[in-house]
Amino acid sequence: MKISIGNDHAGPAYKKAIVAYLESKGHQVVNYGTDSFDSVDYPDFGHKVALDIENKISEYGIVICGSGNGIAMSANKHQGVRCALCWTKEIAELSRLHNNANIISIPARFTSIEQAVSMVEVFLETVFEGGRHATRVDKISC
Ligand SMILES: O=C(CO)[C@H](O)[C@H](O)[C@H](O)COP(=O)(O)O
Repeated sequence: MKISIGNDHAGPAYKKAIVAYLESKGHQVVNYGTDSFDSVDYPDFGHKVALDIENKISEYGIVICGSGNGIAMSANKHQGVRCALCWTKEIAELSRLHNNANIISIPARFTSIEQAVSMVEVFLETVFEGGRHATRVDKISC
């Protein structure tokens, strides 16, 4: 799969581990940075990932900032994007099963790297249930 990833200065170490995991599974990764710990603005990276989903360039996206909120808010401004802030494997799984999320947002300052990789793993492996959840997901767009 093609997967786009972007983060602010809270996320380079998390991103590095996630990219290594994704590449070990044979995924193609589009990395929008930042790869440095110098302070940057999370919307600059969240929008790039979200545009790849909106334009159907990538199937899934991963965004990372300190709390996960700011970069998720930025991504969710885009058409067709359903970016889910996830802090446990179960929430990540539900974001796919029930919400058909196409971007996962990771709160780097409130989770471990190991947990972040586990959440990405379950996010990518879980299939949307459809049915009643499809009716609800269709109502998200306005
Ligand atoms: O968590 C974030 C946005 O939701 C970002 O990672 C910011 O870094 C956070 O707002 C804290 O800012 P700081 O410049 O790293 O202190």
